Amino acid sequence: MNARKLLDDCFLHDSERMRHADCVALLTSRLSCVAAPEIVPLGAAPGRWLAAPVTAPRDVPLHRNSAVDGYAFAAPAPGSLPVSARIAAGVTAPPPLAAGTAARIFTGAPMPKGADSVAMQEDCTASEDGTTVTIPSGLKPGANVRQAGEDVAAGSTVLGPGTRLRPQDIAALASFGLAEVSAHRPLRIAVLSNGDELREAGAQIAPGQVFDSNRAMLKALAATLPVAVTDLGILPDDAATIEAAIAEAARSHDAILTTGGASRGEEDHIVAAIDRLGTRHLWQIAVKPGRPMSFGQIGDCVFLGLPGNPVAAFVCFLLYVRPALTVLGGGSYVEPTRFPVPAGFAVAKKKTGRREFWRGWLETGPDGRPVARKFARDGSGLISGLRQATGLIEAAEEVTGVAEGDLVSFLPFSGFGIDG
Ligand SMILES: Nc1nc2c(c(=O)[nH]1)N[C@H]1C(S)=C(S)[C@@H](COP(=O)(O)OP(=O)(O)OC[C@H]3O[C@@H](n4cnc5c(N)ncnc54)[C@H](O)[C@@H]3O)O[C@H]1N2
Ligand code: MOO
Repeated sequence: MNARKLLDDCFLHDSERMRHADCVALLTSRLSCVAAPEIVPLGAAPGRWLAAPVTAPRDVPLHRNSAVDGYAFAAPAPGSLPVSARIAAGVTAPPPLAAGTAARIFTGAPMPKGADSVAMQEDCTASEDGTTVTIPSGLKPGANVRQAGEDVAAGSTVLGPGTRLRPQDIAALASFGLAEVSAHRPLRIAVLSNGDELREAGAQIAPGQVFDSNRAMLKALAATLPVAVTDLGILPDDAATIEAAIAEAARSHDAILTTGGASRGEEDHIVAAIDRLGTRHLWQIAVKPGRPMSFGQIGDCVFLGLPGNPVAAFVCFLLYVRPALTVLGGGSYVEPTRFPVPAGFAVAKKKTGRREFWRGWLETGPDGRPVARKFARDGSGLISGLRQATGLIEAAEEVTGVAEGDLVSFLPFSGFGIDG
């Protein structure tokens, strides 16, 4: 008699599953940009990945100018001076300053030749009719003057390809006079949920059913990246339906994200669908939550199959989908910063061989320094833990437990583009 196969390979030992670092390395090294560059007006550029380096076409500031409202003069200040000119911001070519005089000048106005310093008006005494001014002594030569190119010199490369354009980058581009920029087009992403038990928010629900929270969550997570999302809805646990929907989506999307059906139970059809339609590069990771995650491709479309448990889907998006989409979209992927923080909690026992990501937040400890707190319950279905958390606490493969005061790695959600 044949021995009955007791364990599906869904239940691989952690030692046989891919480790976190290898999984990130696989996704970021084997994928490459598929998003062509396009010219984007500055107003539409925030959050996009830059496609070409940006070099400053001119000095910023363009001209030497006053940093304050006051009086321009040639140092050293000789006390009382006649006021020979008035230079407001917007004047393009002020006449040179007559020797032995001062010019009334305003913030941002170009410095006249012959002047090298500006005294703030609050520190000066002007005659009632404004024709003379007394400049205080002790001002350094060059005081209150902004030099041409002191912010950015013409010709310097300021932003490299792959930069995610932040508000301050947009400010820099605008300060160069650039009205548009070459950025990668948004990725086209399809999102679907799988499971007979799932119901659309707003619909009726019966015991045994669950509202689909993953799709709404994934769409919200996707909105932290420059992607255009197609919502493919909820698919039932039916192999043919799933296969047809995925095959169709793969023809017109750069990536497909699914949640649920990721294991190999009889009702889990996602992995089987990738195997039939394309190539599976990864399935099962030594990470909790997130064990049954899969990664593959169908033609040129990348497939990322996330577990159905909401916490696992969330964590997998941050740790794996985000890097994958960054690389596909033309971004430079940078690992989120891990902050070493003393644990304000204890975990008596942790399995070795797998990495765990706990939901946590920072609090001020008794000595005034931050300590990490952990959401007490680890269940992968508990959205409450995600809500209470402001980041993930990482427990590496070799960690066997955590005692209060041990240093743990804290990864704030802000490092994954989730603010607030
Ligand atoms: N016998 C075993 N059972 C399970 C194992 C295991 O190793 N042995 N692994 C568990 C882990 S870990 C996870 S994660 C889940 C992953 O399973 P699937 O991806 O196949 O997910 P489902 O079975 O479809 O769903 C799991 C859970 O999540 C709920 N769910 C699914 N989709 C959604 C959605 N869109 N919105 C809200 N909730 C959703 C679903 O109802 C289930 O409760 O498997 C464990 N089981
Ligand atoms: O590891 Mo599952 O992915 O815990 O929820």
